[in-house]
Amino acid sequence: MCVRKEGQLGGLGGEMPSEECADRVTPQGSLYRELPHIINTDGQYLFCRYWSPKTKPRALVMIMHGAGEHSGRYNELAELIMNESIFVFAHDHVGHGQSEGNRMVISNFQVYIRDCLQHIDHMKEKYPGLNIFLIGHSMGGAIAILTANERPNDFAGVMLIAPLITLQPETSTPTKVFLARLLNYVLPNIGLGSIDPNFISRSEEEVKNYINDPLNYHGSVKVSFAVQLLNTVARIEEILPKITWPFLLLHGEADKLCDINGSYHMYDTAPSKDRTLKVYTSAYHVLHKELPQVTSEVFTEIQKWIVKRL
Ligand SMILES: O=C1CC[C@@H](CCC(=O)N2CCC(COc3ccc(F)cc3Cl)CC2)N1
Repeated sequence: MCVRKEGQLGGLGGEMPSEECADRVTPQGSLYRELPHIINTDGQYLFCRYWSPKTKPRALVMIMHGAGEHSGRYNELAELIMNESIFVFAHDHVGHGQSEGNRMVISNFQVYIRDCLQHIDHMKEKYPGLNIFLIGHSMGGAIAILTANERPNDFAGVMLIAPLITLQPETSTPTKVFLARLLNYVLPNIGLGSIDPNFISRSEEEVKNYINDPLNYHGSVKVSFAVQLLNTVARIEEILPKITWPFLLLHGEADKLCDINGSYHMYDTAPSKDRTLKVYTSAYHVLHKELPQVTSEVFTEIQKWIVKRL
């Protein structure tokens, strides 16, 4: 619903203001009309970020963030890519950051993919003929895989930073999966536990940044959300053997949030000719916010991988 000021009348003639949602505000209280945004097909306002090069862009890159975080956490990576005369764009997924929607709740995972395709189509209209690359992290990696899978010939490459491809064996035994699905019918909003900030990175500064960032969600993973993730993992398992587009997989060897075996499995199963997997010894989940040495290697790897495929 739209927030309207008390006693606000239409224009002088008494007609109602043209945009019926002139005062739509972000979950943090900012006016969407003063922010870059798109409106998805469910009418939800999604906050967008654009990193526009000074020179004519020679490619497009879309960044898809992970669960419980937001697009602002990709500023450094986006600026690095923008400095290669590439136009970088992103939005906060439904239920995340400065976009609308209950925090980390999604009716169907396909909404994330649908919204990304809408944003991609919008950018292709503005910049026709340019190659488009996707970068996805964690749950955003799953979104990137399923987005590329819907348009197998549309993307010049997909870069995946610790993508969600398979379940952590210890946290999702068949019994727990069965119970989660059963519970979803009776208590979908029950919390299963939240992401342990210490699993984010070995950098204490980055763990602190994650904890103190008000745009991150630190609440519990709801059963209904977990079931959407389970369904997504099952969907990805099915399509891996059909993947032919170029991809770069980057994964921390000590990742406790997204099992590195998912990346090994994708590397071994997808028939793509152009595929690369780089494993970072002892590194945790968020490689782009890991110890400086790892993060700088990751940035360089991504930058080189894109430039080589422009
Ligand atoms: O910078 C940042 C900050 C946050 C992080 C991104 C986090 C992210 O996206 N994750 C990690 C957690 C993972 C939980 O998965 C499940 C949970 C229950 C379940 F029953 C089944 C699954 Cl699969 C989903 C993917 N990166």
